Amino acid sequence: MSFNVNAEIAVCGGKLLKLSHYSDVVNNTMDVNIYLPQQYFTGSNGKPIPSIYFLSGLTCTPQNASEKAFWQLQADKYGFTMVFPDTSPRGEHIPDDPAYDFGVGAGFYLNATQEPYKKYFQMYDYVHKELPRQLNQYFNNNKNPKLDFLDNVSITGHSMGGYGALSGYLQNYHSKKYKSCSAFAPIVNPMNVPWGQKAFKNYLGNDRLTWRQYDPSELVKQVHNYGDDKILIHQGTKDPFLNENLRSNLLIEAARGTSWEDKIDLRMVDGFDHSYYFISSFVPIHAEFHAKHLGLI
Ligand SMILES: N[C@@H](CCC(=O)N[C@@H](CSC=O)C(=O)NCC(=O)O)C(=O)O
Repeated sequence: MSFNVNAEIAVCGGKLLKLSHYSDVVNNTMDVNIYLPQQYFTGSNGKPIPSIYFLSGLTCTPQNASEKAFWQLQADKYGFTMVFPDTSPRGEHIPDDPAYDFGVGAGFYLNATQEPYKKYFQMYDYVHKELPRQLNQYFNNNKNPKLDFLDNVSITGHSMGGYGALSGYLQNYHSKKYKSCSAFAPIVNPMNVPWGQKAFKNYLGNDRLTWRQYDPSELVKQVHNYGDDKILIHQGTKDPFLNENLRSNLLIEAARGTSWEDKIDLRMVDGFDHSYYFISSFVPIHAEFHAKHLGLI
């Protein structure tokens, strides 16, 4: 497995690599950005450097978060790698939709089962399985890892990507794939909001039972929190998508009476919208949260 290095950019104390590679699961070339923190170049006391995966929202490429979330300063502060995957396969041949909320740029981090999407839209397997494996192989040659993409890793994301982070974390909770999970303005109950319903219907078909495996508000009822794990969420009160598509309170309600009750640390932040101004304002808090779980502080 090989990656093309399309750009190598000095940022803060480290380097942002703009990579592309062939994915066997989505049957397409994929872009992904990686930020290597300063510790990669100056040394990390012989310990593998952990990673945080940031899943972006509708319409995003790996560039949005790389350019506007300011994770790099935090990655240097604590010593973690950032992975910014794309939100879908891309190209003229990829089935798309005229609207921004479905198709290209809107892969919803699931494995599509319906035609014509299922050949390409296998974003769950891509993000949680194939991409980490390929990164490990490329950067570490599968031995003596200097960068840890597989074991000491955390996940976060924004909006559609916040939903992707929550569902991926909960689906893999018992194998402890992710040490921690956080989200910025996530879609918490996709089965019951327009963005999610459109995506699930087209990617997964009409049987709502099959939708439940990806819905965070269903997963908190199915997945037992056996420890004291908490999920951190920030949500702006002036977010134009809050009332129709994000509806963060539905996750709190779903968690009531389950092992996740009081484990969802939802912080409503006054006056913030849905943009990267909002995200970048709270990235330092999320970075500290993950750094603790990754054993960096
Ligand atoms: N009408 C907008 C909608 C797109 C949008 O707001 N995308 C958000 C994520 S929304 C949920 O997943 C985003 O992150 N945009 C990119 C950015 O850099 O802000 C439109 O089409 O512009």
